[in-house]
Amino acid sequence: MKLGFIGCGNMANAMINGIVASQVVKPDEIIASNRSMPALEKAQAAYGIHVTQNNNEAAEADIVFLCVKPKVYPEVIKQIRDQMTDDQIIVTIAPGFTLEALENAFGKPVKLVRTMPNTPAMVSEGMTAFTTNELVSRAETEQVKKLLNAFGRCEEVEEFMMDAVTSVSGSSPAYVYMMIEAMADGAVRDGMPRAQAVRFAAQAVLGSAKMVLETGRHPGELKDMVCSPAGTTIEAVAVLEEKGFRAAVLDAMAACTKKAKGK
Ligand SMILES: NC(=O)C1=CN([C@@H]2O[C@H](COP(=O)(O)OP(=O)(O)OC[C@H]3O[C@@H](n4cnc5c(N)ncnc54)[C@H](O)[C@@H]3O)[C@@H](O)[C@H]2O)C=CC1
Ligand SMILES: O=C(O)[C@@H]1CCC=N1
Repeated sequence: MKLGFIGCGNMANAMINGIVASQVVKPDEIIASNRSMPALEKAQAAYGIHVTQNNNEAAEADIVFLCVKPKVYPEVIKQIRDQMTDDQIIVTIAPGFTLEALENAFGKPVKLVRTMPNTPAMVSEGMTAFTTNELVSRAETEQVKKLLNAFGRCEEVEEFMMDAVTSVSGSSPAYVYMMIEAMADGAVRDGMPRAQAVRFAAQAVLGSAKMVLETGRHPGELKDMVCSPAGTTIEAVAVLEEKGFRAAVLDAMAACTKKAKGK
């Protein structure tokens, strides 16, 4: 099975890294294309994959990942659509491009897997949602799932959920990094050295996320376990409530979902 990646930036590197490390596909079977050469030289040195500046070469693979920015999608689809056959699978990772819009852009029946990954894929802790068009068989879906699982977890969702996914896992690492940065600022203000503060904040977030996933307990219950009566935590929680922490997160996510829909 040959894989092609068109656009060799953050997300393509994250996915290639996981796929090569987990040995799902050999580096020799992977080709990446990019407009500029330095990104390709870096990927070739890091993973031992084939590289090219010609997108049409990468588009010859059995499974072709479109890893360019959304505004470049129309240009790349136009460039490769004539050569695409109904044996190949095209995987998209950009927000807002519905299966219907993609089918129209290709202008002929093609197998499509629409996904929304995230950058924690770089450390094999990605969360990817995917949905397929009806031309993709169950066996092919399983094949793609194996690839997506190589850089974290993946789940199939109904297409209407893809915009919500963009907000809850595609973009959310940015909000979490803001939270970690702010927590580290708080600790620095209290006298902790910056590097140590970042380490403590990040490990607390990692551990909290693991608690949610591994205990299966409701996040509210886990929060209650931290809040001792008349203790320190409830003081912080009260300030977060007063400042509209939850409402800010909800509003931020609504803005993100709206933008994803409008792409
Ligand atoms: N960065 C993120 O957190 C996430 C990004 N995505 C989606 O992934 C896609 C890629 O995003 P990133 O990897 O962050 O962007 P990036 O900017 O790191 O990578 C895009 C790459 O495409 C190359 N490129 C530009 N025009 C090209 C062309 N015509 N032909 C071939 N290569 C070309 C660029 O040189 C660059 O290396 C976007 O559609 C984005 O919406 C999805 C989920 C998360
Ligand atoms: O900001 C963006 O548009 C992309 C999609 C999800 C994460 N980054």
